[in-house]
Amino acid sequence: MILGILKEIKAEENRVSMTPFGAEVVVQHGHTVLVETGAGVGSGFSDDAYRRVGAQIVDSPADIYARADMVMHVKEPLPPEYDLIRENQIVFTYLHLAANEALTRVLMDRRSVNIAYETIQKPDGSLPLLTPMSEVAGRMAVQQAAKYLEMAYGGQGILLAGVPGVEPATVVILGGGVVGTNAAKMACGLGAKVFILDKNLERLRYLSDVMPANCFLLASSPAAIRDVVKKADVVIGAVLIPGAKAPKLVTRDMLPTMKKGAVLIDVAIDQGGCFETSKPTTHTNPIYTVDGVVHYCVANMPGAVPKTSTLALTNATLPYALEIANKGWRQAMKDNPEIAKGANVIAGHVTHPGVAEAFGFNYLPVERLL
Ligand SMILES: NC(=O)C1=CN([C@@H]2O[C@H](COP(=O)(O)OP(=O)(O)OC[C@H]3O[C@@H](n4cnc5c(N)ncnc54)[C@H](O)[C@@H]3O)[C@@H](O)[C@H]2O)C=CC1
Ligand SMILES: CC(=O)C(=O)O
Ligand SMILES: [Mg+2]
Repeated sequence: MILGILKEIKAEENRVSMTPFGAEVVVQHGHTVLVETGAGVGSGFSDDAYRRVGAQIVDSPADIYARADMVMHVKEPLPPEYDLIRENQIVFTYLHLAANEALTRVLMDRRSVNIAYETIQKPDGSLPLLTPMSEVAGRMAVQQAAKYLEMAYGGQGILLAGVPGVEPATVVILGGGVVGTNAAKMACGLGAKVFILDKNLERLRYLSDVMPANCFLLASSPAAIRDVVKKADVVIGAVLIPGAKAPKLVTRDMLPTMKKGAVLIDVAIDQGGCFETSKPTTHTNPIYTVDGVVHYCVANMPGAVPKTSTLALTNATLPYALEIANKGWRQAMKDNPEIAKGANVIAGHVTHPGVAEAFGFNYLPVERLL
């Protein structure tokens, strides 16, 4: 198979979907790897590093789309690429379609085979291609919160960690999955008073065994959220219903009950966000303020630390990319139900229930296409 590694074109996105180490393995399996010139530079990989392992450097995205059986990205395809996507071409990347009806329609029209990293799922429910970026974003969320609590950014002017004699910040985390747990580890390590809310009681029981004593675990309900946000200095949105639009847990009417200069970090923004007042922002313009509450809603947080994120992402994606390349998408999905869960839009059909439900489209189980 011919694999195409595209250069990211989203604002301030410096990750790349395959390292030279990954490309080397794919080439060793007898595949051709095309890499768009400059694709790896932001992550510290020159064109020569890819050439040395047998990949070919290609000048334009149009050439890659024209030649590759499977194109790989980190972020979703953007408008300049839409017309380049070919029928039956495999598009393997983060798609977050439940938050993007326009892109869903484009991919249906192109009749391509669109496999989303974020919905590939193991039998235990975990999301192996989302996990590494959730680890990065969860940890980063606390760094960002600490920064935006500073007064110059509109924050309250408090130090997250406090100092001896002065209380630390109260950090509320909605969702105790990968993002939530990684954020909690960082915030607890800094000495903050941390509350994690999750609706999965088994998860809360597990977290109570492994988290330190400054982490408090609450069952998530509208009443619990309404109550806890009042005392929060930071709220981190980290909920997920895989493939579906995020539930709006913090509603607009709660903002006036919160502290002025509190900071909301909506990590779940890529699935539409879990605060009613969230709208996507970029690394250049990451924050805005509503009712005195600072909002940070960057949809590609790991893009800010590409040298860490690219390595973590390729570690996770490579075995799946290789299986798809070795077998073709149909056989790979027949053999490996984890990959079948990644099927979002195939040959014009919506094959993910969360995406179909988000926009009222017909849902066709992918098994019917295999
Ligand atoms: N903005 C960015 O750059 C990034 C965003 N993300 C996003 O972060 C979000 C979270 O991802 P993960 O932690 O990996 O997901 P996860 O599946 O590991 O955890 C989600 C948690 O939310 C809980 N949950 C669901 N509904 C809830 C509710 N109503 N109240 C409380 N908890 C609830 C679930 O029980 C689960 O424990 C996803 O939308 C993901 O796409 C991930 C990485 C980067
Ligand atoms: C998960 C995701 O959307 C990201 O890493 O940007
Ligand atoms: Mg994202």
